[in-house]
Amino acid sequence: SLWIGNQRYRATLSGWYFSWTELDKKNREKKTVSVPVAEVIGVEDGRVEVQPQKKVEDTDREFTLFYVKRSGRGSSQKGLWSLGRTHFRCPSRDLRDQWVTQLRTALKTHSPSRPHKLLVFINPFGGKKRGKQIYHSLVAPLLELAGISSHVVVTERANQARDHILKKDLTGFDGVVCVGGDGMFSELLHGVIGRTQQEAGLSEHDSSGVLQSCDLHIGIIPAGSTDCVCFATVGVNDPVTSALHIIIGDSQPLDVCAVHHKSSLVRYSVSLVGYGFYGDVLAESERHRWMGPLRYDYAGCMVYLCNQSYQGTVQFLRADPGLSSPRDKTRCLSGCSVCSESKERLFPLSDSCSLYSDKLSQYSEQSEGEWTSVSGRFKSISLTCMSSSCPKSPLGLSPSAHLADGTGDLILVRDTNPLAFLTYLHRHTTSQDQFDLPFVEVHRVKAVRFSLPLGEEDEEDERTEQNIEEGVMEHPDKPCVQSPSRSISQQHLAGPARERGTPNNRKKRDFLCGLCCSKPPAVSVWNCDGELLPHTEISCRVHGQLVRLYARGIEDELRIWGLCEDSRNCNGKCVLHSQ
Ligand SMILES: CCCCCCCCCCCCC/C=C/[C@@H](O)[C@H](COP(=O)(O)O)NC(=O)CCCCCCCCCCCCCCC
Ligand SMILES: Nc1ncnc2c1ncn2[C@@H]1O[C@H](COP(=O)(O)OP(=O)(O)O)[C@@H](O)[C@H]1O
Ligand SMILES: [Ca+2]
Repeated sequence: SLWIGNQRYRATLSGWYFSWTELDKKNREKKTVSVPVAEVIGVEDGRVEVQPQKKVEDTDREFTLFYVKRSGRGSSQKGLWSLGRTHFRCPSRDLRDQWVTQLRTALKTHSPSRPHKLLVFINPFGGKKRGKQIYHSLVAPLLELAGISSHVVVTERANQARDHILKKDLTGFDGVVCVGGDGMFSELLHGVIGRTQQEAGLSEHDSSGVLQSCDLHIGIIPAGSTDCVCFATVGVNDPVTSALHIIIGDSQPLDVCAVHHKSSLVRYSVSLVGYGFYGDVLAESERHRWMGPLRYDYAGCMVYLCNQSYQGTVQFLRADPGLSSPRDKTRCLSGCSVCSESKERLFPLSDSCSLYSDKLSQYSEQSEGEWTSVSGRFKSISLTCMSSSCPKSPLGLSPSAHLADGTGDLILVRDTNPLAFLTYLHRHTTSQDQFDLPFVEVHRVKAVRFSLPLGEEDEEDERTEQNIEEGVMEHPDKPCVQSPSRSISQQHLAGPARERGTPNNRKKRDFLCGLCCSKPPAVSVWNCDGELLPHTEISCRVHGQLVRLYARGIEDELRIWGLCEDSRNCNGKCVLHSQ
C-alpha cells in the first residue's frame, strides 16, 4: 500500500511497469495509472518539486516519482509530453527505501540506452533568440533530475558546433544536442557524419560509396525558425517534450541525402533539397533575417509574386515500388513497419534472418536499375528524405514519406499559372492531397541528378575559384544582399564545398533585388535544409538510416489517419480533420 495525499493505492512494480490503483474504503479497485519503467525520469527521496524551482522536503516516509506524462487524448496538443510528478507516502521509512532502491534498479535494467553525458550546443541567435533561456529554464533542470551530466557550449560563430564535433575529444559523450533550428541541427549532422567517416577511414566525396552509420546520437531542442527536423521526428516542436525523449534515450534512425557536385560532397540533407520556389524563398529570406521566423512568410509572398519557373533536367533512380509509395496514404509513425523492415534490407549482414531476401533478389541494392529522365520548366523541384512536416505544414511536403526507409520523395512541380501554384502551396496547410494536381508528380527515389539546359551549365570559372581560394574576392553569390546578416549567410556558404574552394555559380539572384527585374533569371539556387548551395548541377543519393536521433517518430491516436475517409468517420478527431 502507498498513499497519495489521503488516498490509499495498491502499487506494483512488475517487469516493465510501475502501476498504482486507487482503492475505495471497501478495498475495491478503482482507477489505475501505469507508467512504463522506461518512461520514469527519476525517483527522489522526500517531497521534491522541480517546477518552478527545485524544492526538497526531506520527509522519511515519502518518495517522489517523476515520469513522462502525455497530453490527453483528443487534446489539441497531440504528442506533447510533460513532466509528471507524484508524491507517494509509504507505511515506514524502511519500505520507502525499498521502493526507491527497487525503482532505481528497474530503471537501470529496463533503460540501458539512456545517455549519461551529453555535449550541448546552444545557438543564441536562432529563431526568436531564446535558445539560452529555453535551455537553462526548461531543459537543464530535467537533465539534472535524470542524473545526466552535460557540457554546454554557447556558440560564438556559425559552424563552431560542427568543427567542435569534427576535431575535439568526444570521449565519454553518449550524444550531442543542439538548442536551435534546422541550421544548428545541420551543423551537428555534418560533424557527426564527418567524424564517423574519418574514424572509419572512408571518403565522404565518393558519391557511390557506402558511408558508415553513426553511433553518436543527436538530440534537438527546438529553438529555431522552421524546426522541421524536430517536428517531423517528434510530432511537435516543444523543448520539454524533446528533452524527455533525450533523457529516456529514445532512438530514431534517419535517412540522410548526400549532395554532390562533380566528385565532391557539397552537403548532407535530411529534410528539403529544393530548387526554384524553395531556393528563391531561402535566398530572399536571408536578406531579412532580422524579421526572425517571419522572414520565410515575407519571402514566400515576394517570391510567389515573382512567378518564376526554371528549366532543367531531373534524372532519378526509383526505389522499389513494391515496398511503399508516396501516394499510399500511410504515415510513418513510431514503430513504423516499413522502416523496421528497411533495416534488414539496408544492413542485411547485421541481422540473422531477412524477410526481404526474396525482394532483395528482384531489386538489389547493388543493381541500381534504370535512371528516369524528366526535362522541362519547373516552378519547384523538391527532394525530401522524410515528410518535412513543420508548424507551417502539419503533414509536410510529402505526408507519406518515411524517416528511415532508405528513400526520398522527389516532387516535381511543373510550370503552371500562379493560381494553380497557389493551390499547390495552399494544400500543404490542409489535408487535401497536394500531389493530386495535373502539374505535380511525385516519385519515391534512391538518387537524383539535376542538370541545366545546354548553354546554362554551371560555369567552371577558374578565376573565380582561385580568387575564393586565395580569399581576395567576396563569394559572388547573392550580389544584392546588403543587410548585416550577410556575415551569417556568408558563413553558411563556408561549408565543406566552399572550404575546398569549389566553383560557384553566379548571376542568378538579380531578380530579387528589385523584385523581378526586367530580365528574369534563368537559374535558381538550391536550398539544402535551409542553406544555399554554391552549385546548380548536383547529384543526390539517399543513405538509409545514416544517423540516429533521440526521438521515436510520431506517436499516437493518429494511427487512424490512414483509415479516415471523411470527417464523419473520425468525428473530426483524426489528424486530417482536426486541423
Ligand atoms: C499559401 C500557404 C503556403 C504554405 C506553404 C508551406 C510549405 C511549407 C513546406 C515547408 C518545408 C520545410 C522544409 C524545411 C526546411 C528547413 O530546413 C529550412 C531551414 O529552417 P531554419 O531556418 O529553422 O533553420 N527552412 C526553410 O528552408 C524554409 C522554407 C519555408 C518555406 C515557407 C514558404 C512559405 C510560403 C508562403 C507562400 C505564400 C504565398 C502567398 C501568396 C499570396
Ligand atoms: N553564434 C552564432 N553566430 C552566428 N551564426 C550562428 C551561431 N551559431 C550558429 N549559427 C548559425 O546560424 C544558423 C541559423 O541557426 P538556427 O539555429 O538554425 O536558427 P534558425 O532556425 O532561426 O535559422 C545556422 O546555420 C548556424 O550555423
Ligand atoms: Ca526516407
